[in-house]
Amino acid sequence: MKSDTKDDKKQGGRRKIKLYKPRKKKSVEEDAAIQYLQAQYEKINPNEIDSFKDLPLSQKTLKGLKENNYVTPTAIQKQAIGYALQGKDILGAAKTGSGKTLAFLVPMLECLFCKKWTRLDGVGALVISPTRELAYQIYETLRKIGHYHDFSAGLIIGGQNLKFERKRMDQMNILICTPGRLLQHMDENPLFDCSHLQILVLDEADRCLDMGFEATMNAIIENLPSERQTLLFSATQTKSVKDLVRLSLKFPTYVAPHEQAATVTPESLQQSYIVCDVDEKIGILWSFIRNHLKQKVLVFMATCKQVKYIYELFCKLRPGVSLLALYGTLHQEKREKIYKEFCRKSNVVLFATDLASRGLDFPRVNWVIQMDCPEDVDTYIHRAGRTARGFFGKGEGLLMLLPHEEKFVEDLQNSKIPIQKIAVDPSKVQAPQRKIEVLLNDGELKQSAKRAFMSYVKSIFLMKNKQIFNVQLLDTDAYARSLGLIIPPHVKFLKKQQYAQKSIEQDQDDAIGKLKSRTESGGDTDQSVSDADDTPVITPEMKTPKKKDNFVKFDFHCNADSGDENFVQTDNLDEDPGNEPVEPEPTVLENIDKPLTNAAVVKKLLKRNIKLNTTVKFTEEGDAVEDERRDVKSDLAKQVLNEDVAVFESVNFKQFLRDEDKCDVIRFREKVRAKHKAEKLKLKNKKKEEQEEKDDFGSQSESDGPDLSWLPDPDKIYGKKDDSNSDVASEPAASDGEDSNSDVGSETEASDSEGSGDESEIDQKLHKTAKRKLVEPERAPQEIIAPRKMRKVQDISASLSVSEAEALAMQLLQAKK
Ligand SMILES: Nc1ncnc2c1ncn2[C@@H]1O[C@H](COP(=O)(O)OP(=O)(O)OP(=O)(O)O)[C@@H](O)[C@H]1O
Repeated sequence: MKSDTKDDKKQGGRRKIKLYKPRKKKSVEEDAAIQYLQAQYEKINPNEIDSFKDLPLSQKTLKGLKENNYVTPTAIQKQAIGYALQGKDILGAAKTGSGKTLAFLVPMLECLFCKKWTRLDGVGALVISPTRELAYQIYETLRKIGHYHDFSAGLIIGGQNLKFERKRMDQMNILICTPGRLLQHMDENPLFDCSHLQILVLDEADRCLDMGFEATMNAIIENLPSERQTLLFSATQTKSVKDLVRLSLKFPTYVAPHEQAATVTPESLQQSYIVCDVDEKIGILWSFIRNHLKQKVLVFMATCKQVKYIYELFCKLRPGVSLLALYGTLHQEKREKIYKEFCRKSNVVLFATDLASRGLDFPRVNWVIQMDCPEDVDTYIHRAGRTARGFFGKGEGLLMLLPHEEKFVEDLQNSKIPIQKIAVDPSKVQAPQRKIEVLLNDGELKQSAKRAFMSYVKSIFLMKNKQIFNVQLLDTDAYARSLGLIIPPHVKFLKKQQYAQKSIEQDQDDAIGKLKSRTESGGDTDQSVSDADDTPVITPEMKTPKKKDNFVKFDFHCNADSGDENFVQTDNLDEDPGNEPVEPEPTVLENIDKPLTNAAVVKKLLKRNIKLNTTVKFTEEGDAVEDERRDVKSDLAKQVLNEDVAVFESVNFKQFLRDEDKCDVIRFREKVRAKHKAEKLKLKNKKKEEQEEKDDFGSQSESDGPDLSWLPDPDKIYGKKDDSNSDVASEPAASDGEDSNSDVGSETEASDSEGSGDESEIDQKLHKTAKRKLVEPERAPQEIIAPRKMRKVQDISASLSVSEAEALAMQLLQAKK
């Protein structure tokens, strides 16, 4: 058998060489052997078969079987292989772990062998499995027993490299696939061709054909040639005529060696169940694991999120044994790794969803625990069948049921499943409740717990069998607490359901009450109905649509986690005495079928005189202060706020909002302006005070200083500056980075104020006025004095005493003469 997966490539060149080995020409002996084998097919008698050798199988297949220690065929193998070799369509049903995989793989190999199938002939056999893990397992078994054949085989499952698969599709003789990925290749891959398909196998056929895969399978079947052999296998086989018609089976042979058996589950499987409250489950599971540390345990739960949470939680609690978790939302590589790890290890606990319930052949599993009641009997059989497999396999199954789920046991017993009730020794149960609560201080774990809670409640809510799965009987608060959640998460849909239920009950009570009162008032009921046209007995509030109205009311109040409101509302309803019908408000009745629009909400608020977005300020004396800016309103808003409700009918809301936006801008500007005025005033006062202080100090210092009036006037040299600019120019920090437009702004602001020089300066500081351009200095005439020379003179004169300076000036004048 040539296989083609990434794993094989990694394993080196040996297989690679074999893959491209030129096909041997079929020898004459081989032809003769095929003819001989085919002649034997008609003579097969299942009762006379003790070993595989007794079946007319090719040497290559027999060698492959022997090498893997398959000597004696199981009951399903004895029967199914014979009929399949004869070319019949088969509906195979046998207990879990009874060897159905070989029952279809052996005839499949023989079929292609007898037809001298080569690589050039393309896809000759197709095996479809509902899960990737099962497909992988079938592929591995095929590789083992088909080792001596020259066929190529491919594993086509989701989560793998599509490109890699795509290129090799035309070289494959046998494909093991999951429905989704197969259809993807059929749709997208031009190299995929199954027009010569000889044999189609559906493992776990009932699952492949059920609702979940219906559309995909229909599309696949449409693409397959109708001339083919079809084999369907499952422990819980479909007998639905519709399914058989879909697959266009031709007079299928029903092979069910265990049909007359006393039980539908393996004899070596010991099954028991316990009844406990929902909040006891985790404690029981924990204690079970702690008491079975040297065993291989598989625990099934209803949802991925539960599996994830319990795995995370138990890992943190450290039970003293390896823990694993397998569920659908895991990455494919992780799924593969976990699957292999669980197969390999012997003391380990695997938490899993129903992903692992069908077909998977985990070796030596000691215990299968079903922590949540399975959806139906078939699911129970497949889950429990993960233990006690093969000829000598032994195992035990434990089912945990809630008190109201105990009815499920009747279904099991009616389906020939021997299960007995056992009780848990309370002294051995140690619920790590306190530890769990402490661990949930970790925000992530808490979120995980919440998700687990929600997913479980939802799963119960969505179950079809309402006799067993009744979400109303589920103590959600206790369940939340057992997960470590002190405050139970708010389950919206549950509250809605309760609300609706109450409402229906109340309506019925209303109707009965009214009917009674009318009957008691002496009139014939029919008469009163016909007489009182305007007050009919069946009033609008009694009609079922009221339920709808309740939902609307509920939705309206339960926005954005306003959980308390919901509870309050629902609780109030609960408190309504059932015997006293509560008259609904007329406004509620009016809106029975109307959606609650924004306009309607506003109308209601206006009617009740509730003003939105209003704040009232009070003075220290307690008088309300009117904010004048609030007067700036668009005409439309004024009309609306004057409670002219009628306006709402004709309001163009877009226009309304645009007008309001404009008014908002005006209001904002005024606010800013007022703030600036206040700050200016403050600065002005401060400046005045400083000036007064300076004046006193300045007069003193001036008299002490040297008289430098003889020096040249700098204004004459640098040019005269505008008064208003002079101060600002000396403050470069305030002017950095602004453009000339800001000047205009500041000037406008200055003109708004009282117009004094001080004020303009304050204004400039306040607005950090833009850099002012220095007035271009009037160029000093060269003949008078050069600026550099002038600076030198100033420097020298500053360092001299008055008499020295006079002397120097005289010298200079004389030199000039
Ligand atoms: N003839 C045989 N001799 C010995 N062991 C066998 C034989 N046939 C099958 N087995 C072993 O029995 C185990 C169960 O086989 P298999 O997985 O095919 O069961 P199954 O009927 O498909 O189970 P399920 O219904 O759960 O899918 C496997 O470990 C397989 O190797």
